[in-house]
Amino acid sequence: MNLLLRLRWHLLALVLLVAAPFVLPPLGAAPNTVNRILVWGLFGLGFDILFGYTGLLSFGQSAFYGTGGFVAAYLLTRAGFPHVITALVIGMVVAAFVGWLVGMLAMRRTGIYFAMITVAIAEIFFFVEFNPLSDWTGGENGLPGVPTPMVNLGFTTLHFSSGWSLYPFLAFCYFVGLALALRIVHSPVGAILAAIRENPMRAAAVGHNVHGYKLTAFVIAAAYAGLAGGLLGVLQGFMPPDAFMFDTSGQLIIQTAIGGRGTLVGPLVGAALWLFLQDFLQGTLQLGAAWKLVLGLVFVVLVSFLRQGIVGAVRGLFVRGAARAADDAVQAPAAAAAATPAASQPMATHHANASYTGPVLKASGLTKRYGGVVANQEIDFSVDAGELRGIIGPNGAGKSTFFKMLTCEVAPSAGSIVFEGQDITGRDVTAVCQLGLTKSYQVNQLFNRLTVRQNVEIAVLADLRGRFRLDMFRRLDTLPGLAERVERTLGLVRLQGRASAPVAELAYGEKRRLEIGLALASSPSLLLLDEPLAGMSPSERTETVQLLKAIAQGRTMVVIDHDMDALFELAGRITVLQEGRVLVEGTPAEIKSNPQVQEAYLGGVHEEGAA
Ligand SMILES: Nc1ncnc2c1ncn2[C@@H]1O[C@H](COP(=O)(O)OP(=O)(O)OP(=O)(O)O)[C@@H](O)[C@H]1O
Repeated sequence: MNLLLRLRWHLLALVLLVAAPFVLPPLGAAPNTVNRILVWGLFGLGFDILFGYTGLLSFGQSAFYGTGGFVAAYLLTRAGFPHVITALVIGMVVAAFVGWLVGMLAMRRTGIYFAMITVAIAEIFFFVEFNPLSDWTGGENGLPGVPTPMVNLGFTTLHFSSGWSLYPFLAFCYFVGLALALRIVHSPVGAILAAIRENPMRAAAVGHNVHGYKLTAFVIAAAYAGLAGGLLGVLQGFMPPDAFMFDTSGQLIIQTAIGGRGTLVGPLVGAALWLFLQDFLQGTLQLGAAWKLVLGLVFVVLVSFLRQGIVGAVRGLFVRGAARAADDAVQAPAAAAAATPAASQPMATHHANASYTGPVLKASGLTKRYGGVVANQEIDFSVDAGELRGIIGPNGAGKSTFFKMLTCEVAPSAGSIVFEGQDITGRDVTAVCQLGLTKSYQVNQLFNRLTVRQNVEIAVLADLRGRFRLDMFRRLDTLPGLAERVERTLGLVRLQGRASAPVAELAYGEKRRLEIGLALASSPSLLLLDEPLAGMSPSERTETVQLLKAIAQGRTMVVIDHDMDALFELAGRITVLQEGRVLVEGTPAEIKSNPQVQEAYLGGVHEEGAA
């Protein structure tokens, strides 16, 4: 039963693919159109992993579609290579390799700059195909005479020639492509790709190699594109030069947007709509070139009213109800679990160096200059194991900058940071988190469209798997220790009852607790909390102070906050920063009675009062 449930999407796809040749012809669908939909759908599976799951909008997919297609077609038509399927696989591998090279270049930039690089690369490939390589690619004539596949089963040979006879071969390729894509998106790698789409900065800060995973998605998309390009040649018996054209990339993006990104089958549905409309408007209605105008209007209407695309909208109807039911089911046991000692027990912490016995953290002469502004100056700071240190200071005193330097988000202008005996100055935030030093942010940095559970999973995954691992065919839910660690963290920050809620549905106080949960989930040996109480109501503050007390058991923590009463209650020692320097350090009682602190906060009221 469990297996059937897990394979429900595979089974549904199988039934639909098997039924299509029986159901579609009476509806007037031409086999060639159905075959083209499958090729576009396969092309879109990879693109959706890149765009829908990872959030990287590439305009350059035609480069890989063309590369895979021309390599396979060249082998089969000019090089005398006899085996179609092997040629298709070689085309796919070459496209993936080219994708890796291009990805290394394009990934140097993000957002619009990334998109612009992909546009430029697609144009370069188009030019190269037509000019320097035209002897190999046939230039504007393309490569005619691409054969169709034959599979020798020993007792018989299957010929997949054209039309409905080619359909089973393309349907098989699509099905295998879909099964692999489903596997990838439900793997730890798939979960991390979604986190990168939502918040790449936080994905890096919880310990994932964002560049490596983005490059992986790029290569996967290029491989799918390469195979689809090869199949295009097989389908048409001819490799057309327009595979390399920018229009190809544009059509892929539009089909994905119409069908629904982040759904895998969305591009197939989008392609079906596009190609059926094209046939219907051009053929039946005889609209000629004006068919694109009608298609444009359909696109605008669909994207305006169904922002998640057709498949996204349908899925949205089901997912909401299912998530609510799951939360209701978990609410009762979760409440009980929160009361059990297991939920409040500290988690094992991550130690870079288990034999080390000195201060957990030692910063010396830490200075940060932003142009003429000196945010931090010559800060010496040391934290012992098990300590709960508070940091206070007026606005602009340099507290957040200090934390950013400790977690290696920003490089110091001078000074050094030694964590558990290891000099971490100049390392990056991902490496430092992997060593066991992380922070929660002053302004929430969550994965907004993921659920609370998925948010915590992302952080736990970095701890369980390290900064980069290509376990993309492993199921996320089979990872040993993941579920237990996630539940433990949810228990610590009291969010078990909200585990299935998307972040957007959380109350502010719940978001702050999740923010702390993300940092906690990496089981750091030193946890920094930047204003965990900021923006909270008085009752939320009281609740969160209790939460922090519970979390502090067996942990080393440094907490910045403006709520001095809360910090005096929590911390064993307090460091006061003023104008980027350490003003004074001491126990809460010493700090409260220190005239310099009163002067810093009350602007001399102390002395005036004394006078
Ligand atoms: N990226 C930056 N570029 C230029 N100046 C900066 C930058 N970040 C911080 N500063 C400056 O450094 C000083 C210290 O800022 P920081 O945010 O560390 O203070 P803070 O004590 O955390 O303040 P708050 O309590 O308001 O959060 C401020 O003068 C700020 O304007």
